[in-house]
Amino acid sequence: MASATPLRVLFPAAAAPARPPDPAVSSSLTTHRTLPPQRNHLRANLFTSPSRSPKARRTLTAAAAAAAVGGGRPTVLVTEKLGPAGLELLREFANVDCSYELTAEELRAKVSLVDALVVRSATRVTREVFEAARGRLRVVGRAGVGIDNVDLQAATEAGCLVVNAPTANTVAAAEHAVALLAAMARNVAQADASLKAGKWQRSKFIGVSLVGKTLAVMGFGKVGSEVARRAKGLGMDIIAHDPYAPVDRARAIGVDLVSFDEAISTADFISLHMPLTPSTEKIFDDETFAKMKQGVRIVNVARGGVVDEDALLRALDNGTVAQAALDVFTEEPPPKDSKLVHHENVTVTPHLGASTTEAQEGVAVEIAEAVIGALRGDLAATAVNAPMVPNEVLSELSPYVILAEKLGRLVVQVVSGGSGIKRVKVVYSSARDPDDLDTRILRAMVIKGIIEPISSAFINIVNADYVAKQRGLQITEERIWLDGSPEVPLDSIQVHLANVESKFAGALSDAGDIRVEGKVNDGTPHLILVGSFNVDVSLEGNLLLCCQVDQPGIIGKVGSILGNMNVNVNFMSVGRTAPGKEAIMAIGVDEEPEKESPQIDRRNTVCCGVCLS
Ligand SMILES: NC(=O)c1ccc[n+]([C@@H]2O[C@H](COP(=O)([O-])OP(=O)(O)OC[C@H]3O[C@@H](n4cnc5c(N)ncnc54)[C@H](O)[C@@H]3O)[C@@H](O)[C@H]2O)c1
Ligand SMILES: O=C(O)[C@H](O)COP(=O)(O)O
Repeated sequence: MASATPLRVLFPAAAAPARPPDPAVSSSLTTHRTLPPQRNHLRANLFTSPSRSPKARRTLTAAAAAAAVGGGRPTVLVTEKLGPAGLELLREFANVDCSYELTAEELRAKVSLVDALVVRSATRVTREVFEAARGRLRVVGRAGVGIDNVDLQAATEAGCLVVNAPTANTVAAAEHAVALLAAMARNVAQADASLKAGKWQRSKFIGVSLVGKTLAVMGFGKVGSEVARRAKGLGMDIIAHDPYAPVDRARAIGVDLVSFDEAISTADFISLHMPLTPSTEKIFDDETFAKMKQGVRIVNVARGGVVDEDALLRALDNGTVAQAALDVFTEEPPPKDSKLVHHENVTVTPHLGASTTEAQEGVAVEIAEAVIGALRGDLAATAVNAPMVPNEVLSELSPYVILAEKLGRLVVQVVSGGSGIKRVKVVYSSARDPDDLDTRILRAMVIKGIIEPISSAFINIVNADYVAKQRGLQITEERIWLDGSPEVPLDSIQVHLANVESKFAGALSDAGDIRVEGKVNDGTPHLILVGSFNVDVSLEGNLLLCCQVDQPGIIGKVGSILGNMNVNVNFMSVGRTAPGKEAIMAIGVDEEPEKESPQIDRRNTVCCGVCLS
């Protein structure tokens, strides 16, 4: 098994490395600026926040930015009330700016000064906010479940991690749904208001019973399933609709999963628990209300936007919907003169689903821990726009993560010609069952390794796939199943570039692709194949690749040329097709040779050298 060191991925400990200018993929790469052979550096950069503005990047590396705002500590902006325990945790780690009820303009002005932003449902974290952050904002923490107020696409493009607190308010939301269900059925709110207005209207507020009635739970996730459990205890029959919920989980608590139409047409009560997404927006419209049982009662503690509120009003007015209980609204707060809010058959609460002391404490701690973890560089388990990879998987993959980036960096440096890189194939050789090998991070790191040296983009695990797509890079992955120990996650990683020319003839495989392969030996990344040549050389530090015709004296010749340049060779590996035929040398060097130096013999004995980091 690989080392159990947790993989730190987000917050660079040091300033980001100087970027080369933005050459075309095909530009000459005879020698390449090397980066220090620092593993931590690579780890830190796995999740380094990108910036669209090179200037912002130069001036706002994490360490520099944190230092600029106070003693090297990051700064967290909290824009909505957060439980004290969570704030306390944040304050132990960061400077915390609690600024509530900011206008959009005020938020944009503040966001470029902070490393993390913590919000609830009222703060709209739009594309403009990410743009205004100019690359500094690394994490948005949503203290709650719904992330419909955060522009996830813009966050991803900006390489900003979004984390939420998905579990701590589940029970509170479920309890609120049940409270609204019962209150609606028994007219509690209306009767309360009437009595307080000096009236005694017992016959007006005759309710309906819950026992024996059918409740359709729309969205059988965390809250939906807890509502189902509780409603069962009230003697209701529960059906649920959720296209993605496992049937077994529903069955285990005695709930049948049914189609959308069956759910809405058979239920006496309907409780909404799906997220607001483009596909659920206004899913309850005139057409769906028309399919419901006459006199149905509806509870919504999910999101106002899943209901077409005008259509609901019409359905209430024409009696299709007898009553509704709403905690959430399309616009929050809803307009003061909202007909829906003032409808006599509607019970409303101002988005209180998560508002219990217990839930708010839990959510605050959950989000504080997620944000701190992300700022420290841990991949958050509650990441919304990045692969959620459990810590043990990350630990185990950590040396391969470094290998993947190194191979990406290496392969791009042997490209030449004007066509640019279009197709990348990553091949994983492993004895593991494919389902037990999560390669998303590895793919992201290959992309990072390929794109960063040839562009001004900063790639991290959040935006790797997005940036690759933007640049027209087609990434495919393949597995080679090996008969070995599944204890070791991977035997090797190959990176192939198709349809490109190489300035290093030795890097071309028989199929004409540029191909490199590496593996992890004793925790360090090693290059084991270049083109068709087997080599074995560490990928830590600088690497010089030379193509030659196998003949006596070459190794000594190269060694002495490097010696004359004061470049120390730390090891060397020669791969050849056959004695006296083509060969390559992979040479680990302590210093970076002068730019043109690897072109050491023009009579084609050593035809080309490529210096890599
Ligand atoms: N009112 C509040 O204060 C409050 C509190 C907590 C959660 N919420 C909201 O409740 C909703 C559910 O939260 P959760 O924690 O249970 O989330 P969840 O992700 O655990 O569950 C959502 C479920 O909806 C399902 N779903 C997705 N699309 C669907 C569709 N078209 N039809 C039916 N089901 C669909 C998903 O498969 C998932 O099982 C979210 O919108 C969340 O924002 C509101
Ligand atoms: O999605 C959620 O978690 C709830 O809607 C709670 O939102 P809030 O944090 O604004 O109360």
